[in-house]
Amino acid sequence: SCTLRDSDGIILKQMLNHLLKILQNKDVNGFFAFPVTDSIAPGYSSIIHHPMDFSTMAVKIEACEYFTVMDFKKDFILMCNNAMTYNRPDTIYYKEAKRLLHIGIRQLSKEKLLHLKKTQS
Ligand SMILES: COc1ccc(OC)c(-c2cc(C(C)=O)n3cccnc23)c1
Repeated sequence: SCTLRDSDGIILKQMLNHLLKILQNKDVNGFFAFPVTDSIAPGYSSIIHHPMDFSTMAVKIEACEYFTVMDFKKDFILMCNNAMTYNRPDTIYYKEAKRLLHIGIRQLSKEKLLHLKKTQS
């Protein structure tokens, strides 16, 4: 469990796991479920220097590496931007990343998070 034993640490963990599940459910093809390898995407590791994917985010939640929802949101945006950097706009990966990004920005908006905080507390 978290190094932060206070109740906030647990509540944040519950909230981030809830948000991860909502966002990951939108990735119907699983393109963002695991790290992109150079074998499926030639030259990926020399183009993308800060890779990110949902499985890595799940590990970071468990290891208490996110202190705020904004830290979590930054990794989500990084993941989508990586896909929109490496892939051309006419590819399914670029299009899926753009769609996921818009859904995520809405789900992680201040209003939504305030509502979630109210329902969680
Ligand atoms: C076609 O099946 C899969 C399965 C898993 C993938 O990433 C985990 C991907 C994949 C995911 C990506 C991304 C996210 O850029 N990608 C880019 C080029 C070629 N493949 C991918 C594709």
